Parts: sequence; C-alpha cells; structure tokens
Amino acid sequence: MRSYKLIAPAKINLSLEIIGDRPDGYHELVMILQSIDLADEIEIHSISDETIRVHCNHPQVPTDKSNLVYRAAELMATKFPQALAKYGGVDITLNKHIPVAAGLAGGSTNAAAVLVGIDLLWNLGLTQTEIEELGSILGSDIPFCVAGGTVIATGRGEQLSPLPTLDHIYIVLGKYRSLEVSTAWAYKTYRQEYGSTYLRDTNDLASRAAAVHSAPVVKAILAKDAVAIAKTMHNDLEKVVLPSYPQVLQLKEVFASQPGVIGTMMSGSGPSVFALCASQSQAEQIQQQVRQIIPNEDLELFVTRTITHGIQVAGK
Ligand SMILES: C[C@](O)(CO)[C@H](O)COP(=O)(O)OP(=O)(O)OC[C@H]1O[C@@H](n2ccc(N)nc2=O)[C@H](O)[C@@H]1O
Ligand SMILES: Nc1ncnc2c1ncn2[C@@H]1O[C@H](COP(=O)(O)OP(=O)(O)OP(=O)(O)O)[C@@H](O)[C@H]1O
Repeated sequence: MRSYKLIAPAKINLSLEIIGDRPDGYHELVMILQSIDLADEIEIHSISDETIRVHCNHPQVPTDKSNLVYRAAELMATKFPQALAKYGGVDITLNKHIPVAAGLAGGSTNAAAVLVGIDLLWNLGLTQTEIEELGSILGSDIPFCVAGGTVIATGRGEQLSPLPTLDHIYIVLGKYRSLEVSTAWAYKTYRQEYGSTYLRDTNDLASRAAAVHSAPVVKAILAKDAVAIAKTMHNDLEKVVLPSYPQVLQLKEVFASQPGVIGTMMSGSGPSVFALCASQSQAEQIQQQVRQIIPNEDLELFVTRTITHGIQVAGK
C-alpha cells in the first residue's frame, strides 16, 4: 500500500487590501500572505476501489463532499482518470490543529496537501505551478498554501509573487472556539459598505502596484524589519468584522496593550487575531498574561512563528 504523510501549515495575512470588485463576483485584492508553523497533519494512502474516503479528528469538520480535501481528491480523479484506474482511490486522514473557520486557511492548506500527496501517490510529476493552478480551481488561498513562505498575492489571491522569507518572527494567536466568520459574508458586507470607495482601475498595473496599504509592508519585509512590518500591517476586512464581533475587537485591544507586542491584526476574514512579538520568551509571557486577563475557556491561544515553506512531505 502506498502512503504519504504531509504537514499543512496555516497562514496569516500581513496585509489584505481590497482594491476593486470583479465581474465574477470576487474581489480584486493585494495581500501579503505568511506561512506559520501552526499546522495540520495529513495522511493519504491508496485504496483498491476507486473511491475517496475522508476521516477527521475534529467534530466541526465534515468528512463528506463539503470537505475541501474531498473536492481536491475529486478534482485529481477527474483530471487524471488513467492514474485513478491504475493506482486506485484515496483514503485521507486529517489530524486538525489549525482552528476551524478562523481566517487561517485551514481547509485550503489541507486541500493543498492532498493535491501534493496525490501527485506523489500517482507518480504524476506535476510542477509546483501546475499544482497551484489546480488549487486555484478550488479556492483562492490554495495556490499560496502550496507555495508557502512570504508572498504578495493579487487577483482573487491566486496570483503569487514571492518576497524574501521571514523566519522566526514569534506570534501569539487567539481564536474564540465558538466564533466563526463566513468569508463570503465578510467580503459581501465590505462591498455593501465600502464598494463605492473603490477608486482604482484594477486592470491598470500601476494602480495595483500603488496599493497604498501593502506597499509599506513590502518595504518593511525587504528591509527584514519586524517592527516596521508590525507597525504597517493592514486588513480591510477588520472594518466590517470588528464592529460585528466585539469579542474579537476586545482581544485585539488586549494584545495591543501587552508590553513586548510590536503589532496586532486580524487574519483574513477573522475571527482569529495575532500579535507579532519581540521574542519567543515574550510571546510565551504574553500568552500567559492574556490568559489571565481573559480567563474564558472558549478562547484558544497559541504561540507560533513565521516559517519559510508551504506543504511539506513528512514521510511515506
Ligand atoms: C480571506 C482570505 O482567506 C484572505 O487570505 C481569502 O481572501 C479567502 O480565500 P478562500 O477562503 O480560499 O476564498 P474562496 O473559497 O475562493 O472564496 C470564498 C468566498 O470569499 C469571497 N471572496 C474570496 C476571494 C476574493 N478575492 N474575493 C471574494 O469575494 C467570495 O464570496 C467567495 O465565495
Ligand atoms: N479540511 C477542512 N478543514 C477545516 N474546515 C473545513 C475543511 N473542509 C471544509 N471545511 C469547512 O470550511 C469552513 C471554513 O473552514 P476553514 O478552516 O477552511 O476556514 P478559514 O481558515 O477561515 O479559511 P480561509 O482563511 O481560507 O477563508 C468550515 O466551516 C468547515 O466546516
């Protein structure tokens, strides 16, 4: 029986800037995406019948066709029917550590891992770009999850340009277990409230390059200046999510008030919030402090760090 183990890291957004709407209903974005070492483990093995089976340790995560990993396997089966006939179907086990519906690309990174795993399992020899293109059919964040590191993402979020990688910036990340934010709701609400303020022609490359909030973050990344990154981070979706979720706003304010925190921001469409910290020991202290200030067991707190890679094969 052939099998692979994969590590699928989460992401945070160092910037998320909405610069226009698109005819396909999506939004034109400029984002800076960053991989972190908070990761799910995925095991995938061949099975003799041509089916897809999904198992998961997390009660909130479906194991039917609504799981993104199921859709990733189905896409591979449709694109490569001869390989499916030769090698058989796939059995996928997800061991979740990334909080669900958190703005951390949990489902997307799982799907990216399954694309990488099936490429190996079926000896397809796809390039990273080909795997990213398959990923973009399933979701905007998936190409980044394949690539990982530190990247500028434009278009729907699927067009990637790598930046110099940022290793070992320590982060405290918080997510209320019972809070979930729908990504579609966040973008729709933003469009309703701010759509009339889109000012740039998104076909104009000069306009894209001038993305006002992301440019200083790029400059700070090029200078490898963690303090400048922390001070310039930006997320347009905070404008709609924070007013609707007071607990998330409060968590952000508590993070910001801690000595040793150099900047704090909501990730993606939320509701997770992260704080960039001056060192690992400070991140650990801040985690304990915040736990005392908000003794709510619904709040999950993690110490994590920036990493330089996306999906990794951990073993056969
Ligand atoms: C919020 C982020 O996670 C930030 O990195 C991403 O922009 C969302 O990425 P994702 O979850 O992979 O998004 P998709 O699965 O492609 O789309 C989910 C929903 O988000 C909205 N959406 C997403 C991406 C985009 N550029 N414009 C949008 O309006 C759409 O309503 C879509 O129905
Ligand atoms: N493999 C998966 N892992 C987690 N959730 C999944 C998965 N497949 C489908 N889902 C469903 O997708 C929804 C969003 O979960 P996910 O953890 O991917 O959100 P997210 O981190 O906000 O994603 P993104 O940042 O890409 O918008 C959940 O409600 C969950 O039921």
